Amino acid sequence: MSDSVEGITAKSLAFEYPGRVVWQELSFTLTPGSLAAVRGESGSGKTTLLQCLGSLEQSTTGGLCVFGQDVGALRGAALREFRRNCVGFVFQNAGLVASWSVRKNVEVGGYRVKDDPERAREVFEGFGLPFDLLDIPAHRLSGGEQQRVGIIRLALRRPPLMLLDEPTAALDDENSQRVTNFLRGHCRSGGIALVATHDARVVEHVTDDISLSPVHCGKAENPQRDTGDSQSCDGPTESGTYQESLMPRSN
Ligand SMILES: Nc1ncnc2c1ncn2[C@@H]1O[C@H](COP(=O)(O)OP(=O)(O)OP(=O)(O)O)[C@@H](O)[C@H]1O
Repeated sequence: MSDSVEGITAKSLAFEYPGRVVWQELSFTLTPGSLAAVRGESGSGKTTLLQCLGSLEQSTTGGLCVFGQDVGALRGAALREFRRNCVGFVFQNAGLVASWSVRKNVEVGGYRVKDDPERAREVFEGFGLPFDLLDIPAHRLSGGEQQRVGIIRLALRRPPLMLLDEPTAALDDENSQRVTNFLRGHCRSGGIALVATHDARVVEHVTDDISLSPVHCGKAENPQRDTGDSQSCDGPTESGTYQESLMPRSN
């Protein structure tokens, strides 16, 4: 199986809202193990790029291949399966529903705490939060605690592709370190993580850098990994078609 089937290939991607080009000519390749920073000034389209990678938005033109799947072409059951098994988000400001309990928030997406409460306890404690927070409403948590619950939700599911939008913005050094340790561990075990961030505490650990330029024209910078010879989702692979070699990993 080639790297491009196991990883991510973006070729000449562009995204525009009516009358507004967010980025264009954006190309990059990420292989399993990549921990990538997505950087650019406010409004340069970092969140939009994460949303495209996670199939919540669709690029206007170009090719985006994630784990051998043409993300823009996914529909129906295949799209639901991609979202359920392949990808997970930490949204800006944690993305919790304030009136829901912490438990209900972490169970969004199908994970059930009661299926393995010991593991859930370990994950909570690993991010410095007591397990008995589970049954209190999210709005009673501090901003940093909410941010960690958003990351715990991702850690409990462990999707192979993790997309995080400013995940350490509200965190002190100790908790920021917990998050980077978690992401590095995920990538060491073959996962991929993209983090929209300018936080130097995270950036010092990344393996790849995707820069979105201030003139709304994207340029990927990952010289160590973008070999330029990866295949697009349209082309055949060594083992046949991309459709024959779909990767969804069961973590
Ligand atoms: N639904 C929409 N319709 C039109 N324009 C939009 C829409 N959503 C976002 N935009 C615009 O797209 C651009 C990129 O937004 P995006 O949130 O991806 O940027 P960002 O780099 O993540 O910004 P920030 O760092 O401030 O979070 C912004 O100019 C934004 O105003």
